[in-house]
Parts: sequence; C-alpha cells; structure tokens
Amino acid sequence: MATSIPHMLMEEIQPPLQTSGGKVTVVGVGQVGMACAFSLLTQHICSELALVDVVADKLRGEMMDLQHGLTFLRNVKIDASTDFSVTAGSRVCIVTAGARQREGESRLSLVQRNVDIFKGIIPNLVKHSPNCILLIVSNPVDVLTYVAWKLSGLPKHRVIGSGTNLDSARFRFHLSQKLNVAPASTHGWIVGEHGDSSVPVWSGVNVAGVRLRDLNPLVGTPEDPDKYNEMHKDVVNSAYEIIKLKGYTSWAIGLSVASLVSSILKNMRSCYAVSVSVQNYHGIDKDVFLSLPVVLGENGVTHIIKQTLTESEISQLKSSADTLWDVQAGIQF
Ligand SMILES: NC(=O)c1ccc[n+]([C@@H]2O[C@H](COP(=O)([O-])OP(=O)(O)OC[C@H]3O[C@@H](n4cnc5c(N)ncnc54)[C@H](O)[C@@H]3O)[C@@H](O)[C@H]2O)c1
Ligand SMILES: O=C1C[C@](c2ccsc2)(c2cccc(Nc3ccc(F)cc3)n2)NC(=O)[C@H]1Sc1ccccc1Cl
Repeated sequence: MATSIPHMLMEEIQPPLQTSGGKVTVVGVGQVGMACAFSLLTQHICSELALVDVVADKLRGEMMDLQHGLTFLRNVKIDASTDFSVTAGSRVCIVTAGARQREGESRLSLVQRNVDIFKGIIPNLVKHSPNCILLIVSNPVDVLTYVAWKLSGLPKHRVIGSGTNLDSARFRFHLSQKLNVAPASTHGWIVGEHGDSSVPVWSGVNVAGVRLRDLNPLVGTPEDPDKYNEMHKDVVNSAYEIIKLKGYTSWAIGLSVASLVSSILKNMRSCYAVSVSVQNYHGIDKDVFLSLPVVLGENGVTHIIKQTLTESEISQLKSSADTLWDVQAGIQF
C-alpha cells in the first residue's frame, strides 16, 4: 500500500513531459536578466524558466525569490544551475551575461572579454537545446549577436539580438509624450546599430497611418521648427541619464525582450526592429548584424521588412556596417 500522500491524493495518468514546449533560458541573472525573467513570468509567456550564471549564491537566491512568487502567478517550473544541463529543451535562450566595462577600457578589449565569455556559453546552450532560438542582449549587442551566430553553428534566422528594439521603444515613448498619444499607438522605427549610432526612420513615423512627414516635411531635419529631430538625441541621452540616476537599465529592456519571446513562443509573427544578418540588404555588403524591422515567429526571423530608406539613412547603415566589420576583424575566436 503506497503510503506517500501524492500517491494517495492522485492517480498518475501520464508521466511528465521532458519539456513543455514553452521553456525559456536566461543566462546572466544581473539587473537585465532578472528583469527579463520577471517580465516573462508576470506576463505568463513561458511555462518553464531556467536561469544560469557563474555566481552560484546569487543564482540560487534569484531562483528561490522568483519561486516564492508563483502563488500569485501560474505554475511555471523555475530552475537554476551553473551547469547548462538545466537549460535542456529551451525554445528561446536569452543571453544577458557580460563583463562590466572597466574604467578606461577600450571597446575592443571589452568585446574580446565578452567573446571569451560567449565561448563558454553559446556552444553549451546549443548542445542542450539544438533547436533553440538565441536572443542576445549583452553589449555591444550587434557584434555579440554576430559572435553568437559564429559560435553556435545555427542558421542566421535563429540568432537575433535585441538590437534597436529598446531604442525604438524609447523613441516611441518620447514621440508619444510630444503628441499626447499612447506609446502603443505612436509608430516609429529606429534601425541600424544599437545605441549612440542608431538611425531613426522619420518617413515612417505615424499615428493611425497619418505620417508626421506629410504634415510637416521638415520633421526629423535640423530645420524643423518643432525640433522633432531632437527626439533621437533624447533616446540616446535618456539611456545615459538612467545610468547616471540608477546605475543600470532594466525594466524597459526586460519588457522589450519579453515581447520578442512572446512573439516567438506564440508564433504571433509580430514585427520588431531587432539585430539580424543584413548582408545584401540596402546595399550592405559586409557580413554583419544590424537592426531592421523583421517578422518574428516560432522559428525565429521569417521575413525582413523592406523599408524605403533615404540615401542618408542607408549611408548611416553602411557606416555602421563598416565599423562593426572592423571590430569583428579584431576578434580572436
Ligand atoms: N541591448 C540592450 O538594449 C541592453 C540594454 C541594457 C543592458 N544591456 C546589456 O546587458 C548586459 C547585462 O547588463 P546588466 O546590467 O544585467 O549587467 P550585470 O553585470 O548586472 O549582469 C551580468 C551578469 O552576467 C553574469 N555573468 C558574467 N559572466 C558569465 C558567464 N560566463 N556565464 C553566465 N553568467 C555570467 C554575471 O555574474 C552577472 O550576474 C550588459 O552587457 C549590458 O550592456 C543591453
Ligand atoms: O545599450 C544599452 C546599454 C546601457 C547603456 C546606457 C548608456 S550607454 C549604454 C548599459 C547599461 C549597463 C551596462 C552597459 N554596458 C555596455 C554598454 C555598451 C557597450 F558597447 C558595452 C557595454 N550598458 N543601457 C541601456 O539602456 C542600453 S540602450 C541604449 C544605450 C545607449 C544609447 C541608446 C540606447 Cl537605446
């Protein structure tokens, strides 16, 4: 006679599945990684969550703290380990692991340190989840998305970077405040290189299909009396302001990453500006990853949207492609 309570409480109809089909891994449980994890859980996006980091105590603490909130959420299997076997069967693997930039450290030095970190992460993720989609968040995100693709051996459509998804979200927020329309109804795309050198596509800024450029042809130009062109500066400056005020950024990037994962797991085919292989698009001949609007579905990037860009916008993309190509040339794989 089985004496254990579970056996007395219930009759097993079928053994548990190896994986639920909704498993997501987050590598790096720092400020960004935990914001991603919290956003995924509170929006009921994943059915399983695996956390990986090299700092074992923090890793266990974050896992326990999330587990204790499950009473208020749905029943998600949350696990954590420094061993990548915990990630097995993940549909999406989010990488936020990275070294902190040292005082006066060159960009290339930081890149190489992050590449060396990625050498220990990417092959292990693919070993345990060969059918996964890699979603890179660590900076410099465009270069590290290329590095992740090279190290993973995965097809390019299953390796994306968060890219200018956050840049675009900040751009839409600033526009929404000026127009007094909800950010979700204020449409605008920032493409190209994530961060300081990103490219706002002013011809596409619209509310309900009404393009600002049709109402004011000077929108986005230095001659614009309404100074909409300063919105892009606001996007960049706000990132630095947040760092100055709180020391890091987390909530917006966490929410933006959760939205990307939702479109993938639910095969929503929503459009996002994310870092993808852009060789042969807009006349770019270098093998680099930059952000363009793409359709995101269950197997990653299904389509790249062919926006009509101005000569200036294309020139800025090509300049970023050359910069990234030079950085990539200096990487020791
Ligand atoms: N793409 C974007 O829009 C965007 C926005 C914000 C931050 N970021 C980037 O996200 C990254 C993380 O930012 P953060 O504020 O969370 O940093 P953080 O230092 O708080 O967290 C990084 C985490 O990575 C872990 N880590 C380091 N090496 C590891 C390894 N080999 N394996 C597993 N884990 C490892 C660390 O232990 C730490 O917990 C940074 O590169 C940052 O620039 C990107
Ligand atoms: O990409 C980052 C990383 C950063 C940040 C903030 C100011 S400059 C960079 C961040 C937070 C914590 C650590 C780092 N490190 C880091 C940044 C760039 C890099 F190349 C290497 C490391 N960056 N925080 C952010 O919000 C985002 S978005 C952003 C940054 C600059 C312009 C426009 C945007 Cl929308």
